[in-house]
Amino acid sequence: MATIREESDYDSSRSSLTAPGSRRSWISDIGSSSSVSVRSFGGGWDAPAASCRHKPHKANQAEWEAIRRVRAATGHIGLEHFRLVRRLGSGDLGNVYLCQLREPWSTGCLYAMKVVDKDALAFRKKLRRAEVEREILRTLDHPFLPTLYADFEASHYACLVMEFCPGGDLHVARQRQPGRRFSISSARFYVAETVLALEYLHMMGVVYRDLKPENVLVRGDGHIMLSDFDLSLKCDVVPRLLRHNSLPHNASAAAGRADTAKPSCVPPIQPVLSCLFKGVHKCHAKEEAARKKPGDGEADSADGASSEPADTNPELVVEPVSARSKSFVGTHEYLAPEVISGQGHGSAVDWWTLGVFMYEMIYGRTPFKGESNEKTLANIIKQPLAFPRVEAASGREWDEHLRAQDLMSQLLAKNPKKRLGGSTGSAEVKRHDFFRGVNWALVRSVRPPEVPKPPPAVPPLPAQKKVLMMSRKERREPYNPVRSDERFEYF
Ligand SMILES: Nc1ncnc2c1ncn2[C@@H]1O[C@H](COP(=O)(O)OP(=O)(O)OP(=O)(O)O)[C@@H](O)[C@H]1O
Repeated sequence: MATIREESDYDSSRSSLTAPGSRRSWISDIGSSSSVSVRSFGGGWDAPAASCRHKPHKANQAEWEAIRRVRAATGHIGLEHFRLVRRLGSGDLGNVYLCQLREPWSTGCLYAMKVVDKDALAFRKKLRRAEVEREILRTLDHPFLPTLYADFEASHYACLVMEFCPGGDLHVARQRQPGRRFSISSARFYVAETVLALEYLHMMGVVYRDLKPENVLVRGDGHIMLSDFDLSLKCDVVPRLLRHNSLPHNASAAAGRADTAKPSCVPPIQPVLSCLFKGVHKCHAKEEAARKKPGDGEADSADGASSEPADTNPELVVEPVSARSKSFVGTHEYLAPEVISGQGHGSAVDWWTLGVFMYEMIYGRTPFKGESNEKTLANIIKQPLAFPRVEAASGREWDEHLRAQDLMSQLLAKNPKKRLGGSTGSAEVKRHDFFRGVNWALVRSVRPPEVPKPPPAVPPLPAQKKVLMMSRKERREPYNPVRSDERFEYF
């Protein structure tokens, strides 16, 4: 899937790259510069990496421990400490390799190393993108986002050492499903984890902007990890207290539903997929009856008007809902209308892409795809949302489809102000009935729909291994770290 990249957010010069019909991400230059709240990262590649060493979520991992031991023994970590095993994939910025530390005691630990050629990127005026990605990765510490173990340079290459995901991506995983579609319960699992990852990113002031199944990787334990942050927007988050009567209609209604929910609705703590997602909660029945029919793309949601609560319970919003960028960034089929129209966009674009993502996972195609990229963009702006006919095996499955369609309708509201999540952020998305029964705090402990097979064992290193060191003469030559004892084509 083509991704669109426009460099103006980070004061880099503009470039455009389109791949009609493909699903690659791209940026083009039709936007003007971003208006408010875009924060530029300081320092470039030489900036210190102190923050990437503190990752409480992964502190006890063997992978961290191994990196720490190398750092303690040698005072630094660099390319010479790693052995590249094979290429995992390549993207617009560089190649990603499976690798392991050379120290024999650490051979069980596998990492993914993204290698970007800084000279080539500087020539293509994309260096800033790579820097942004590295800065974002350094700050992340969340179960569904990549852990950056180390970043360093080797000659004109910049290397990011991250958690390795052996399960591939959700685009490939979907092709393996019956009918190339995920079941509703599997889709709910992946969408719920994605919501939590987006929520964290937003709270860190990051608008992701490139959600698509190709960028959602599956970790060894079957849980997800969002990848590829070179299109993300970093902005300042200014916490705001939102009063309910100042919310747009649908947000207000969603907030009202939450406020009136009784504590008895809280599901029991059962960190198993089937239990978590069972959702037999009678207290939702009334809301269900009141809920509007799915299929209306704008989801103006007039319901809830009568139940609008008194202004006694204001909501704290700590997500960049009012950030504004005018960059033309994303992947054609996933672009939000406000990105296409260039009117300025903020974190609401991620809730739009969540709607497209969910649609593709459940129906096997995106909702506005046309015969050409131009037609796709026109459809996104004008075409009302429609759902394919589904054949449900039971009444319960039918109800689940209706709930899914209602959520997609609200996420795919063309007006970002009326979009679920567009005003108060993730809280209103998480309250939607589709997630009924999801215990958000324990999603990371839920049993995933599929757990990937462990990756094949990496063959041991050749006996007469030497630490990769470059002579002065070698340093002057074009960089090529291929060692004669390892028949492997690097970078
Ligand atoms: N942590 C990882 N574990 C396993 N595979 C990975 C990992 N990170 C990336 N990959 C693989 O490498 C490919 C390229 O990675 P990535 O998308 O980050 O590169 P990119 O240059 O930023 O690409 P893009 O053109 O989409 O911006 C991915 O499609 C994926 O298959």
